Amino acid sequence: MTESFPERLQSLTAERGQLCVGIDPHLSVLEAWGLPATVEGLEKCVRAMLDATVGAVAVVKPNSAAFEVFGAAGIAVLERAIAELRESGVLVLLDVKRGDIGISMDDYARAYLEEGAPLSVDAITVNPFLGIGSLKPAMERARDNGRGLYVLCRTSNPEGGQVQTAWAGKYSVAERMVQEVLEANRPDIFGPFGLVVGATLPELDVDLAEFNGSILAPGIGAQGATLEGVRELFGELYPKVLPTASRAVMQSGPDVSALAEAIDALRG
Ligand SMILES: O=c1ccn([C@@H]2O[C@H](COP(=O)(O)O)[C@@H](O)[C@H]2O)c(=O)[nH]1
Repeated sequence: MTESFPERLQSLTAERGQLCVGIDPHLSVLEAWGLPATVEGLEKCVRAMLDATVGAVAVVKPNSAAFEVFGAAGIAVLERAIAELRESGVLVLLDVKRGDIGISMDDYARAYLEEGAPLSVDAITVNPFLGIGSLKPAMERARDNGRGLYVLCRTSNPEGGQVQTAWAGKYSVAERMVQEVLEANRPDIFGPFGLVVGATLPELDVDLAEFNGSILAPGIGAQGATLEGVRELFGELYPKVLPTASRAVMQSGPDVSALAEAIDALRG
């Protein structure tokens, strides 16, 4: 891989826009699409999402949990979807929220951030709850292999603030994450380590003015946020933001052209 993750991200979003489409084949989606809650149902749902997103958006974000529900057969569907998306040139951000101590974090990093690994993707979401230092093996592999990480910082769920806005010395926990990830990105102007900051926040309670990476903003649609709201929330930081929607798109399925229209409508 010749270009780094931020380089690939910047060139593809310049061409296709910043909207990141989530693939969340939750059982409720399968049911709404008239599909059985089986691996066959999962495969059909994912097939339609691939047909609607390949060539249309810069970044696709499958959520690993929806595939893990089906065990090894579900993971195999995820593996094939990742391969197809990456071969077509779409960036894959796997939402898997990993976080562990050294050796185990290193295994996660090898699973997702190493070229040739079955589940190798462009970027993953990671959980800094064991301390930002515990993410070091993933940071090293991401940098060495031209991949990216999105560190959970101010998540879109209403419970997130309980921990994330708690005071940790001079800063809130979330502010501390911003500082740590900003430092890890240096000396890059736009580094491989991003943050997750929910689109649903009523106001931005972390200072991102100096932040030198990509910002994933989930919560458009089903969780109540709007694209206009995201522009307002992030203001001049908006060019760094990937607004993200899953169910807001998937509710238009299973028809592929209806899914494509939903993506176009959201893209504005
Ligand atoms: O703070 C976060 C982090 C991750 N997510 C994930 O994004 C999608 C949201 O799905 P929608 O259907 O667009 O609500 C889902 O995979 C979450 O696990 C998040 O929502 N908030």
